[in-house]
Amino acid sequence: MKKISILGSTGSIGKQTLDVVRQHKDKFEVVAISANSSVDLLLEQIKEFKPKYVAVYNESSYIKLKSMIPSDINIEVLCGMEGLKTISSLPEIDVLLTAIVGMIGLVPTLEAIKAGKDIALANKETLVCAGDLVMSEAKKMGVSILPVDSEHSAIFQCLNGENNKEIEKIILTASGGPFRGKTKEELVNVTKNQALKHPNWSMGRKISIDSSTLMNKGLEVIEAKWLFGVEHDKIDVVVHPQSIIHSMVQFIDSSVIAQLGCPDMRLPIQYALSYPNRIECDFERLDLAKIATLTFENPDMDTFPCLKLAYETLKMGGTYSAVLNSANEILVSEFLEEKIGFYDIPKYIEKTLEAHTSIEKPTLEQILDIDKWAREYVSGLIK
Ligand SMILES: NC(=O)C1=CN([C@@H]2O[C@H](COP(=O)(O)OP(=O)(O)OC[C@H]3O[C@@H](n4cnc5c(N)ncnc54)[C@H](OP(=O)(O)O)[C@@H]3O)[C@@H](O)[C@H]2O)C=CC1
Ligand SMILES: CC(=O)[C@@H](O)[C@H](O)COP(=O)(O)O
Ligand SMILES: [Mn+2]
Repeated sequence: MKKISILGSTGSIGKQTLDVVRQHKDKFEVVAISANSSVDLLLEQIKEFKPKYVAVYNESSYIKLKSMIPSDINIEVLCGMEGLKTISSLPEIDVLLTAIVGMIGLVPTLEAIKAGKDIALANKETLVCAGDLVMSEAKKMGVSILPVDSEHSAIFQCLNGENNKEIEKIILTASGGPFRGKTKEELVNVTKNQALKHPNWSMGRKISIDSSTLMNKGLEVIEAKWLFGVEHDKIDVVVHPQSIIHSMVQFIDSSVIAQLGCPDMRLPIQYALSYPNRIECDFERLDLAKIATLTFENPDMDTFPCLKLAYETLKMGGTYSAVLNSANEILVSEFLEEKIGFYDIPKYIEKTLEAHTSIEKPTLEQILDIDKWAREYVSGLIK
């Protein structure tokens, strides 16, 4: 029985994780769940999965949930960042599945690593902000960082039994998002509702906007660097609109290994939880003859400058990727509130990067300070 704690159990990945657990109750047990403010759904999850702990970040939602839990349910209700840290490092858990959105996931993830817990990582912002720190802490503690992001799970599977030193390049696939093939002129006035319509995946709002700007792919290039120890010039992005090949690895002998599957996040979630084993399941099987055509094209980095900016932050090193991420988090939420336009996202990220003085080997405190600075700076630009 693998005992799991979940950061962000009420979101897209969180709910699909619970679906995996629901199908394999003999293999997985949910010890703790958490959310920001979705108390009604948390209560439903408490009733179904009977976790021993629940953490609610938002204080008024915490008070509300406490008042809603029936007296015959025995559960410890925790609040705020302390609550997230506690459920990430419980002595009784084996793995922390981090499905929270944004760099707020960093501190609890480090807490879990320090407590010797394996991490099933969906929350890519954590590695984008603090890849060096997280991977070196994980190495020090001997814990595994198991990728949940579909592309990184694919690469992880392609590397099974291989030697990382024999990688020639990583080929990350991108769907191209809802605006693939559009021109800059066509995109200037796009709305949030258009941007939220991902062609292949049903996901949370923040990652859906990131897919529409190709920032998601940029974040994934940075995530791949840290997960697999491969430099930016050995990570390519290819647009593959069908999202059937989830990513590939090319080796020094020219062989390319790919991982394929129907677009269903439950597979990478389950693989991260069952690793190194595979578990039988009823997920839809690929019917290649029905799909008939798999196509590929180069990404258009002029129309989608966020991907170029992400590569540039990797080239520059230091804390530039953290600044890219923090500015992007603010700008995506402003775009979702219809306060800025589509191209304001790359424009203001670039300005924030220009104003930043990078630190080579940042500590956690320095990363948190930089995050605060970047959020304030970019907010000031918008006003
Ligand atoms: N969705 C997908 O298919 C994929 C997602 N990912 C990555 O996984 C992560 C989650 O994405 P997704 O599931 O789509 O996001 P969602 O927006 O659907 O869910 C986010 C979850 O995080 C919780 N949360 C947000 N802020 C806080 C906070 N301050 N404290 C505690 N909990 C908080 C939310 O709680 P509440 O409900 O209360 O708001 C919710 O449970 C992201 O990093 C994303 O990039 C990666 C690959 C695929
Ligand atoms: C499902 C998943 O892993 C997402 O990150 C997905 O990759 C988004 O699709 P894009 O390729 O459009 O960014
Ligand atoms: Mn992905």
